[in-house]
Amino acid sequence: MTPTTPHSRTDRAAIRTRGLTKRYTSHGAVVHAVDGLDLEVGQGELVAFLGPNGAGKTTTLRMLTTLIPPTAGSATVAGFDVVAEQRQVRRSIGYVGQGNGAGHQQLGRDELISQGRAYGLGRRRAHERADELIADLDLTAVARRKVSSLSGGQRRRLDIAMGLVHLPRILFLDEPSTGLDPQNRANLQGLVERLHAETGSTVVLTTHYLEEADALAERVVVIDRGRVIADDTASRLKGGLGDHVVLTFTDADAATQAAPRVATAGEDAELTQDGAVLRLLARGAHTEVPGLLVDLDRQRLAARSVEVTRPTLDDVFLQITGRSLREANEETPDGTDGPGTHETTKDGVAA
Ligand SMILES: Nc1ncnc2c1ncn2[C@@H]1O[C@H](COP(=O)(O)OP(=O)(O)OP(=O)(O)O)[C@@H](O)[C@H]1O
Repeated sequence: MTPTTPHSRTDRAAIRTRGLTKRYTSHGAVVHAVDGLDLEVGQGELVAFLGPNGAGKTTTLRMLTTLIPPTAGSATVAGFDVVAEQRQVRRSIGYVGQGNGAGHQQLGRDELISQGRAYGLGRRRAHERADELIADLDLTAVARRKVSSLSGGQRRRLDIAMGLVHLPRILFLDEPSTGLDPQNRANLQGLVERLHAETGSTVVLTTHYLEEADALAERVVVIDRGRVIADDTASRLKGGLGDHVVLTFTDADAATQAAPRVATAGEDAELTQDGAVLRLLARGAHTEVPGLLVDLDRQRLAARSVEVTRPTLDDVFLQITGRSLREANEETPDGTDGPGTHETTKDGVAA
C-alpha cells in the first residue's frame, strides 16, 4: 500500500482538544451536543469513538475537520488550530462522512481523479494517484462503473479512497460501516486495519457497533451525551469488570463442597449458590477456570457444565451510565435537526 506523506512519530499529538464544546438551540431548548471534550490522540493511533445515537460523535468529527466551528474550547489537528488554521487542517486530513450522496454519474476512477484535482494535484499526478488507490483498495471492479450503480460496500470503499487521495496524515471516518451487511462490514474493517498498519496514519472513526470498536481500535473513547465517559484499550476497559462463570454440579451438596475453591478464582469474587448451580462474578476469572476444573476433578467434584461469559463493551457502558448501549441507541436524542434549530453562539445567543 502506498505510504502517506512521511511524518515522524514524535510525541506531538495528532489531535488535541481542550474543553471542546458545541451547543445548539433546538425549539428553544439548548442541546449540549459536545460538552467540554478533553482529548489527545497520538500520531499513528487507531481510535474509535463509540457511543449511542446522538452522543456527539459526528459533531466532534465535524468540528475537528473544520466543517463547523466550536461554540467554546479549542482543538488542534496535526498541530493546526481548527478555527484559525482551517486550510492547514484540511490539507492534513481526509474525511469520509456518513453516506456521500448517491446518484453520481461519474465513473469511480473519474471521481477519484476529480477529487485529486480538487485537492490541487496536477492532471498527471491525479491520474497516477487514482490508479494507486484503485490497486491498493481493490477497486478495479469499481473503477469503470458509474458511482450511482455501486453497492453500499463498494461505495464505502470508494469513499475511503476519496478520503485518501491527497495522502492525509490523519483520516477521519464517520460511521464507515453503518448500513453495510456483516460481510461488507468485515471487509471494510479489514481495509481500515490494513491501511492503518501499512501507512502509519492516524485513524479516528466513529461507530455505534460495539463489536467494531472492540475488534478494530487500539483505543476506544466512549462518548455519551457529549462527554468522554471512558478512554482506554477495549481489553482494559472490559478487564475492569468481572467475568461470569456458571458451574452446574450433580447436586446441591457437591456445589456446596465446591464453593470454597470456586470462590478463590479471579479477583473480587462474588459467589452465589442456587441448588446445584454456582454463579461466580470475578475479575479475570476466565484465566483460572482450567485450573479450577482440574482441582475440582481431583476433589471428585467435577462440574457437569461450565459457562464463562466475558464482559463486553456494552457492559462497560452499562456500568458507567446505568443503561446499555443498545438501549441508549433506541432513545430519542434530546435535539433534532431541521426547522427551529439554531447554532448557539459563544455567549449563548441563537445565531
Ligand atoms: N444541527 C443541529 N441542530 C441541533 N441539534 C443538533 C444538530 N446536530 C446535532 N444535534 C444534536 O446534537 C446531539 C449530538 O448529535 P451527533 O450527530 O453528534 O451524535 P452522534 O453521536 O454522531 O449520533 P449518531 O450515531 O446517531 O450519528 C444530538 O442530540 C443531536 O440531535
